[in-house]
Amino acid sequence: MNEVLKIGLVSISDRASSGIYEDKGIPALQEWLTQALASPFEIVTRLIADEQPQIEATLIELVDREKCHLVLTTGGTGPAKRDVTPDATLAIADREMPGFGEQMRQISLHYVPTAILSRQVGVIRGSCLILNLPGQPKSIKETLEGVKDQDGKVLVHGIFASVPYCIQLLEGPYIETHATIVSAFRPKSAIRQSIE
Ligand SMILES: Nc1ncnc2c1ncn2[C@@H]1O[C@H](COP(=O)(O)OP(=O)(O)OP(=O)(O)O)[C@@H](O)[C@H]1O
Ligand SMILES: Nc1nc2c(c(=O)[nH]1)N[C@H]1C(S)=C(S)[C@@H](COP(=O)(O)O)O[C@H]1N2
Repeated sequence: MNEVLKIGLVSISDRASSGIYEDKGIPALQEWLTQALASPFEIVTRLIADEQPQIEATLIELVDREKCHLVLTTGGTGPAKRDVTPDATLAIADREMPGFGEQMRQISLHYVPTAILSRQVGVIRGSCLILNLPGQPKSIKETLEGVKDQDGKVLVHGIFASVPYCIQLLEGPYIETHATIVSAFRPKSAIRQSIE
């Protein structure tokens, strides 16, 4: 039987974690995943401050103890002094996946000229894929889903199109998505027929 996909969601924000404003990162991630994923999944969430040791410890815990297949972070990717999410992610990584950061900046340039200010990275630790998303809650849908025209035709692929195959290559569960939100791309030889 296919193992259930486990996803860690980490919102990294000084103000949301101290209650100055309500965290919109985790709800936005949860809402998008609920719309996009056709396969069952479970979620573990954490809301923490922009402190590198705390971010590193949280990522290690979600991967090594909670056994997440995928971890999505939001916030702390910019150039400000307290933006340290990419630094923490790289510090606990086994391997970097540079395509994810490159593609997210490409996508985001269609929405904001300051997209190049995000230092977001994608990495692998063990068998888990970890991806940094920017802190602006609307950037979650933008980067995961990509750019579409008025008829829903994809103009620039969202990064989530590549996530199911990446997790398959890491020997995690087989993930299916709703094509109206995002189509999961795989080579023909890697596609499995869904069992009803
Ligand atoms: N978790 C969040 N919930 C709601 N809005 C957020 C959140 N994180 C960021 N934002 C919004 O996106 C903007 C850019 O995010 P960024 O990660 O740079 O935050 P910041 O300015 O470092 O502040 P903080 O860490 O206190 O959220 C913030 O100024 C805020 O308006
Ligand atoms: N899709 C998208 N990407 C985006 C943005 C956005 O609003 N939408 N904001 C940019 C801005 S203004 C900054 S400073 C960087 C870093 O944001 P962070 O520190 O919130 O992670 O992400 C950039 N990437």
